[in-house]
Amino acid sequence: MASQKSSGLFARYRLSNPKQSVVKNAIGILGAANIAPPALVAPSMNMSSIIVVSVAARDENKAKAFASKHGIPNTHPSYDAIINDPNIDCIYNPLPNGLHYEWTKKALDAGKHVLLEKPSTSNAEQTRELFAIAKEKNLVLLEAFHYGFHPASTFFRETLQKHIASGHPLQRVKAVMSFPNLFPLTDIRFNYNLGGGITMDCGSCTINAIRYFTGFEVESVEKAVPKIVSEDIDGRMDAVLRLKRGDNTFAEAELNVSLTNPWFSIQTYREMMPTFTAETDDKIFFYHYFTVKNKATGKTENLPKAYGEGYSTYRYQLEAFVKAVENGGKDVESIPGWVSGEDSALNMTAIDAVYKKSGMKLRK
Ligand SMILES: NC(=O)C1=CN([C@@H]2O[C@H](COP(=O)(O)OP(=O)(O)OC[C@H]3O[C@@H](n4cnc5c(N)ncnc54)[C@H](OP(=O)(O)O)[C@@H]3O)[C@@H](O)[C@H]2O)C=CC1
Ligand SMILES: O=C1OC[C@@H](O)[C@H](O)[C@H]1O
Repeated sequence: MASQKSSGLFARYRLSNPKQSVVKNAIGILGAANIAPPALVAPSMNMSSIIVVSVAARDENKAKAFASKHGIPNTHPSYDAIINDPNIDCIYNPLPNGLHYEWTKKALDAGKHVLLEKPSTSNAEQTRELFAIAKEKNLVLLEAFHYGFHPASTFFRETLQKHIASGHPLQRVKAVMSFPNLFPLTDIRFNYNLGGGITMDCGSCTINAIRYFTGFEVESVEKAVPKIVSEDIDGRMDAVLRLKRGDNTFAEAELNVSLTNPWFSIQTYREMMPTFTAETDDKIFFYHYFTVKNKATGKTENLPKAYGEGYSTYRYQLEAFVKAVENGGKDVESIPGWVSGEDSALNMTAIDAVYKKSGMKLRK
């Protein structure tokens, strides 16, 4: 239970238990989006450092129904109204991809920290612009690649990268993410004007996973074959990326993402993340079962699991975001799994490159 500390509808909240009188950061949501309850509302309920104070929707009745269903104390009549509420510190932006740039820019201009759903914008140019604004204003802007914050991910990344650094070159990587026939053709994912397309959707996660786990960057796109399912929309993309690291070592990554084809296994985890396999000269690493297979002997080794206390990936992400806000955006690099502005820009650059190679238009 939270009680208000000072005047103003959305003034910072304090826990009602005086022994835990911790000032909470107030966050508001743009849109009654499906992803908001698992990614923000649920984890915030177990945190004393942040409270979801309001949701705004294009139709305030929708916002009210959403607020009542998810235990959010208030609503705002429009996105502008929530962004400009002086008692709100942070904004969560889970709007369709094509609206990420516009509304995140407005939120930053209004002095709010922003937790921004992936992909950060519609193209690399927009992403660079947003992060430049955040930097100039000393605001936290985080692209929500939630799975990277989980200790299981940081453990996997460290294990893989240590192995590569110990003289076993990375050879091939494969990242797969698929939600076959889960979304209707009316979904935001199938609308070019809203920044749709599978490369934007699951592609942003798989490209991020490839870069995050390996520490390699995408140097070029060798192949990108889309399956066009509606105007300018890729329902599936199969791509081959050439990866490069600072020490001039190279590897190849295969990317298979799909919203339409049922032959990839559907993700069944509560938290959605790509399946990922990395092959070095001697071993194959499988995320997220923490299994390493010796190529010569075929022997598999199960690594100890490094899960936290049952936290979801979204909970770790939210804790990282709050920590960054409370540190005034300083030392974010020391937060495990942090996605920097440069990182987000490189991810969008790779998405743009896949679209270019496939002969499709960049998103706008
Ligand atoms: N991190 C993760 O695990 C996941 C991230 N995502 C990302 O979150 C974002 C939202 O995805 P999801 O929750 O599935 O989407 P939804 O369609 O459920 O929500 C999008 C919201 O955008 C608002 N909106 C504003 N303008 C439009 C418009 N013209 N057409 C449609 N909606 C509009 C709607 O809000 P209103 O209530 O105002 O009508 C709607 O609630 C995407 O960027 C997606 O990539 C999605 C799933 C998982
Ligand atoms: O994590 C995800 O799961 C569902 C996808 O369609 C979504 O947008 C993606 O990021």
